[in-house]
Amino acid sequence: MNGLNNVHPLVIKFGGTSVGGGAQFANAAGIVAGAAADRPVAVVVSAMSGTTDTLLGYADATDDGASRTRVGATREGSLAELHRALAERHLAAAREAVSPEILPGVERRVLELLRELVEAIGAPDANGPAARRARIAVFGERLSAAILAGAISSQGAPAAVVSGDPIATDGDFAEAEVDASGTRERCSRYVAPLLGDGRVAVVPGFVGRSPEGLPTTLGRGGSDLSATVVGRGIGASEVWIMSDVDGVLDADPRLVPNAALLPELSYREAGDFAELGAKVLHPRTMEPASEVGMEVLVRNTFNPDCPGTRVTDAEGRGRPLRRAAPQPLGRAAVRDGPPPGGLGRDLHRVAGRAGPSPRRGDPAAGRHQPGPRRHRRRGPRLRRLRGEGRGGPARTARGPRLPRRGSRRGGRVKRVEIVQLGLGYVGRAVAQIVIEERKRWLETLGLDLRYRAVADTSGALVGEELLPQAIRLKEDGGKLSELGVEPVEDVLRTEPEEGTTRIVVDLAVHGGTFDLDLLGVQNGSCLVLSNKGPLSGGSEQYESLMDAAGDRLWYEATVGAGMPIVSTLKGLVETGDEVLEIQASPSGTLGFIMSAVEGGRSFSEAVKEAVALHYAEPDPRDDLSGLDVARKAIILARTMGREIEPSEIPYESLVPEGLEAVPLPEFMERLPEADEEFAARMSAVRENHMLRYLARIPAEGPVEVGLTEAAVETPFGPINGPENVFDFRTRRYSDVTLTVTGPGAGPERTASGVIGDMLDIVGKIVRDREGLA
Ligand SMILES: NC(=O)C1=CN([C@@H]2O[C@H](COP(=O)(O)OP(=O)(O)OC[C@H]3O[C@@H](n4cnc5c(N)ncnc54)[C@H](OP(=O)(O)O)[C@@H]3O)[C@@H](O)[C@H]2O)C=CC1
Ligand SMILES: N[C@@H](CC=O)C(=O)O
Repeated sequence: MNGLNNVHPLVIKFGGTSVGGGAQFANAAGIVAGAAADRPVAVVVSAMSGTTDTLLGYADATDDGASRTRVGATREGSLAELHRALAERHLAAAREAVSPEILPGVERRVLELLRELVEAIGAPDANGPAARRARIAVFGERLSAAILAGAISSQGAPAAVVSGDPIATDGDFAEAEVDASGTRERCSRYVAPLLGDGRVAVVPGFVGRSPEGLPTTLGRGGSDLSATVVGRGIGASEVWIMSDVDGVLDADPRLVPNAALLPELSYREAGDFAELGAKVLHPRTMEPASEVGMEVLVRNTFNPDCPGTRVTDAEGRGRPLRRAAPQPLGRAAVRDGPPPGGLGRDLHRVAGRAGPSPRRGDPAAGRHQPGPRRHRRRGPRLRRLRGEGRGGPARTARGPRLPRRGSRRGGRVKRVEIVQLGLGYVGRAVAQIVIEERKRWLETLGLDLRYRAVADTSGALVGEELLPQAIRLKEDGGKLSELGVEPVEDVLRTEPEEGTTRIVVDLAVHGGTFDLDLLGVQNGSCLVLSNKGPLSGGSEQYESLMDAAGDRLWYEATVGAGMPIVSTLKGLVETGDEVLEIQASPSGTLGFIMSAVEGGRSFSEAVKEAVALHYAEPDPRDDLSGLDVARKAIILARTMGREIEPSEIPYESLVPEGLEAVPLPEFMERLPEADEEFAARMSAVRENHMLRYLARIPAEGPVEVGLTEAAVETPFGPINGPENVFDFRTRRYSDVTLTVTGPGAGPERTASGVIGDMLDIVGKIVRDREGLA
């Protein structure tokens, strides 16, 4: 190919978890820089994990771009919010992965892309909603490409983002078909000159160009396909698919404990694996590779020593595939030899690592499964995940190995393990922060933090080897039972290792986890909550949890997300002040909706946006009904020392009449029915007043929750977006009240509150236990 001096280039593709944060970008860049020393390299990169979901959610919630350009400040406020969230994450990653001299250019490019994104969301799209959706969706890959190019250059291999999207496609915006000859032409125009100049060419994955030159997408998971399509377009001899797994295994490790890596597969076999659900590969990935005989190597970004799986045109070179008998669970019968009839249905059960499991939807696989079968399974599984089985200490799936536990030089290491209930939006944000930050915490705080288990409604995934896959699975709407689960109760009943403090982190929804929280604290764990349910039920239940937990309970994130509300209140009480009354606007969702409607948007659009930005509860009617505000009011009242029952707090509902009990999808669809009435209600407010949903929590007397007309000059008047206001009137703050304001919703902010509590535990409880106070 043009300018390459007959040396065949290599394509390296990184998935979303391989570029999930700054350390991961730096690691990926190191791999590229190493490879680029020998031959020309093009890199295809996915969006940082979770970004495409956010963009698509936002695109869907604002699918009428044209009207958006006419709205006022509130609309801008909401775009500013999206801008802020993406800027925070991408700039933080860039600052960690890119050297100081290259960083300013990368930061400028990230901000430029974010400005273009905001414009793309606001601008009408003459080509229809599907074109608009594609245009918005591809920004995640464009942002990753900018950072990765900077990170690779920082490691001494000059790199640049390919300026024109090199993949030519048809005009299907969502699941575009590749045009091979058009792609060759675009690759010659956009990729070859960079490679010819000795630069690494970084291509945003997933994105193509229609014959009219509009951005298209190759469908979810299409970055793998982008890699082989670009490889074919530039005449590459080899494509590396880098993810967070070692390669393709010869059996499902959840069913076959000694599943082994398949060193070689044919294109046909690999394609079949992908079709059958092995998420390590995208089903269409092999087609361009087999067409031109290009080798595909499936490798682990975080385990560079592992040779991975090589996919070529050679049939039958790999070890014989093994298969697991369909039942029973946990007693997978294994026998050698090729499966009869080739890679048929049975491989569905053995497709390595991530294929759909026969356990999906099987109630016996979940927490209700009767005892003996579970226990048979748990022994080997626990040993394996904790690394007591084959091969020494457990590896974390990403990032470097941590020093041996308890071995920190210059001070005792504080060993803490997390049992986390909930891997939803908040749960994933917490896990992501832990994964990204814990190396630093080990170095600076001497904190050795591990996941003992994460749980969803299907059960607990024990150990942390599969945590990155679990995060991806939950992003895709799956259940942890697909990765193999234990009953959460069993995990909570076991003792932590000697010298280890356990924190149960409840990031689930409502009251369903109360018994688990109680079990945890009864067995000596600390408890951290973002879930308001356990603290806002009946007082008998509440008292039992308080009695069992004593001083081992933290719940900052239950009120105001990451804002310091509970700690401020406790601080006032502990320092001897007397809290006379708290007035608050404590709902991010209601604040967002009301200020959006004030800015000219419809009620239904505003609700959909609050859902897309994950401010709202899983069912936004919990916000609209006032229930979420009432829960926060109870938690604050109880923290003030009041004895109170939920039944003592009537609250006023904003759920449109007739939609209280319909299924959630129907509720969302019928929301526009309420637009007119809501707008009329908002505009009927007295002059110089704003309609606000407030809570009043006095030291004595009734706690009130409901709609109020707040004068604009009060702290509640100018609320914008997900802003919360907490106004404390105390003996010491009576002439001028103490007001705390800030955004009170959003998964990452909530995660900050949760992590803050966890670090506080380390500072207090762990230090006390180790006699270091
Ligand atoms: N979003 C925000 O801004 C804030 C949220 N919060 C609170 O944080 C919590 C989490 O919110 P969010 O992440 O948005 O909610 P999601 O619905 O996204 O996630 C909830 C998670 O909890 C799991 N879960 C539910 N019940 C159980 C159970 N009995 N045992 C184990 N896991 C369970 C769900 O599992 P499955 O996937 O199987 O359903 C899911 O993984 C909520 O209580 C919310 O009120 C607090 C402050 C701010
Ligand atoms: N749904 C809640 C989230 C935080 O508790 C809100 O909107 O405030």
